[in-house]
Amino acid sequence: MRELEFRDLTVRFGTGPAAVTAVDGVSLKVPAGSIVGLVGESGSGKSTLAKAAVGLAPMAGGQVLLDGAVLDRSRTRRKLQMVFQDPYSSLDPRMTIGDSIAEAIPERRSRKERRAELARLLELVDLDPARASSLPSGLSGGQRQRVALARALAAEPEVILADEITSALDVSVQGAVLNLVRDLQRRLGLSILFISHNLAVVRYVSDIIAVMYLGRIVEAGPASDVLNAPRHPYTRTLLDAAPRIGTSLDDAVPADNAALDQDPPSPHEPPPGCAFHRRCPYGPLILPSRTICADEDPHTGAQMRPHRAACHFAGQDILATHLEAP
Ligand SMILES: Nc1ncnc2c1ncn2[C@@H]1O[C@H](COP(=O)(O)OP(=O)(O)OP(=O)(O)O)[C@@H](O)[C@H]1O
Repeated sequence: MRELEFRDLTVRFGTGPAAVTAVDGVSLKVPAGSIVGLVGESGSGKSTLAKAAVGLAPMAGGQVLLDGAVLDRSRTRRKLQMVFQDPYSSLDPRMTIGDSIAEAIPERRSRKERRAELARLLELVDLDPARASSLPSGLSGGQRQRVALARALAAEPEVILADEITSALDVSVQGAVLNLVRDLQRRLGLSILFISHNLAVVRYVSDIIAVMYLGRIVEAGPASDVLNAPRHPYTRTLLDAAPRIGTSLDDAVPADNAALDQDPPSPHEPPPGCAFHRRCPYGPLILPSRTICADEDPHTGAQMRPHRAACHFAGQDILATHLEAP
């Protein structure tokens, strides 16, 4: 069981006027043995944050730590495993899935141990051992994602970074894969960063929820606190748009959700003040007196409070303040 920590992490792509700050001073902990759900719209920087941890995105500042020690490349490789949305891209189409998984088992294992380990991994992800001789093309999307998980687990990781791993799946199999993620976390004591743009998916698996907007964490805290008492208007907007519990996990953004109908601002030209102020249903759009939102950056910086939110009005009941406005 390991704790993963992002400390003031910044990732920038390109240089000069074309530069994009995809991740902007993010501090976030994935406590040992817990699942942290990272949610936010497309382009908010979720994938880039995870990729920085495994050396697939260029860090311009900050650190990634495992149990308080800065990660170096060789330690990173095995201890952190990333699983992607499209397992097709990570599986060799000509290799049987058994070989694909076995290939990721550490070389120090004997042949016999590897065979036993392959059987154990298939069992862990609920795949019929007879499937070992299939090619990826012979499997369903859900089965392929189970293979991708088994392959990641073969490397004996302590942290899994799961990036939109259910997003390409039929709604009917998403739930089963989410249950598997929870089950694997419990059985193996893994720490998991679970990324999805879909709050209904994130709420299903997470102990802690972090909400990302334009390269920053705008709210983070225990899942029940964030879901039941969101402190940031953006989180509230996402919650309003998320399908209700008990309904399908499919994406459904109600037509009256004005804030999310607009495109998010471009990371090339982040707005001044709070990056959400032009879309915020509780900001100067509606309440002209709230000029601070357009003028001052509410960034929480490296704060690690249990439930933090980067909003000037986070300490108040945002909606109540809205109703008493002129
Ligand atoms: N290799 C790259 N080169 C240049 N810009 C990039 C690169 N990768 C990501 N970006 C930019 O960084 C920003 C964050 O992208 P990222 O993919 O991390 O967002 P995301 O929240 O994971 O969204 P999605 O779910 O669509 O992947 C976007 O503006 C994106 O265009």
